[in-house]
Amino acid sequence: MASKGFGFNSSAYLYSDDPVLISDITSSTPAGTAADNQYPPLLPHASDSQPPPDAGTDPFPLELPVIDLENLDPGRLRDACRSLGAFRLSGHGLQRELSVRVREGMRRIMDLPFERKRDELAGPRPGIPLVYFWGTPVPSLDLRRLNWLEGIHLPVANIRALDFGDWCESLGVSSSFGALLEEYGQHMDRIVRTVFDTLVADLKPDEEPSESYLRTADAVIRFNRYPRLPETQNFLGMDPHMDSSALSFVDEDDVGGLQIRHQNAWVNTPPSADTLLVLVGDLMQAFSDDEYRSVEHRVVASGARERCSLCYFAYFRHDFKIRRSRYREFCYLDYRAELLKGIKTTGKKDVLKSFRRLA
Ligand SMILES: O=C(O)CCC(=O)C(=O)O
Ligand SMILES: [Fe+2]
Repeated sequence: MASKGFGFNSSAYLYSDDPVLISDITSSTPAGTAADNQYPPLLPHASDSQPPPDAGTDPFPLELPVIDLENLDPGRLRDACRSLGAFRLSGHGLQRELSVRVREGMRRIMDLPFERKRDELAGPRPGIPLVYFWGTPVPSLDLRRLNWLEGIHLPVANIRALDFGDWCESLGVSSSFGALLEEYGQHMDRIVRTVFDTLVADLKPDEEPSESYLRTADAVIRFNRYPRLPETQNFLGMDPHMDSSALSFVDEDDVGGLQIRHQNAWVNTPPSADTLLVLVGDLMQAFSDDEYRSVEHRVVASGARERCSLCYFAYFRHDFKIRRSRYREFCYLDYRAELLKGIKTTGKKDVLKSFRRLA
């Protein structure tokens, strides 16, 4: 799908599992150095603009609990997931240099001219390991609203399967970016599993924490870029939403703008160097039978500086059946189908609600 201008690329996420082949990549145009034409033409009509909820208020900052992965305190981890559904993770062993280099690599792809990204990278295509989107990273969000961002959606499975390094070279990005991403993915996998297993052990499920709960190949890396928001525009960087993941890990720059919903108000979560922001997603809430809270969050785009974030979404194996007392049995594939249904009808979806048993 190649739409003109600022658009909604609803396929970006839904078809991320489709098998794709590297052989179709033929383009040899070098990657652009940063240039003005890299951005989507962000020219929405004023009438399209609705004030974001709570616009004009200045949310107070909330210092999130910092959980040290090196000296993991299961009680603190559990409390953070119960009360806020969010925390900062330190002591994670992910070298800052590695995450900076991964962000730089993503950035180089993002710096390609917009037309090229739209025509060659938007929508799932054979041979293309990632999907470029702009306007909103649907389907998690309300499609009727424009979001002030563009992004790259990369299923982890595609890094190896599609020889990401070779593909990068065809874009003019160093082929070593593939190896770098693999290394990043391995670190993230280690981090995810440690946090996940600790949370699951604390739930004392009937079954032992099992490898089959999580599947590395089902994880997704997403790079989001929120261009500077002109004063005349009134859009959110990303609309309020809950993640569908089990756990989401946000590796952000120092611009800030991510807010979480806490006690019926939006609160800022100021960036803190060398920590990852961890968010509990819908699947984890259901798996915990509502012990842990899938946290609503949004991103406010800055008028002063553009924000970039690198997110790692960890999923249960897609066919893993969640069986809990408050929910009827479902797996991620059921969740995704429900999400798609909601998007087609109302454009908005509280997916978990549709699996909750009536009291
Ligand atoms: O970009 C961010 O900081 C958060 C992004 C996010 O919430 C998402 O991609 O689901
Ligand atoms: Fe999110």
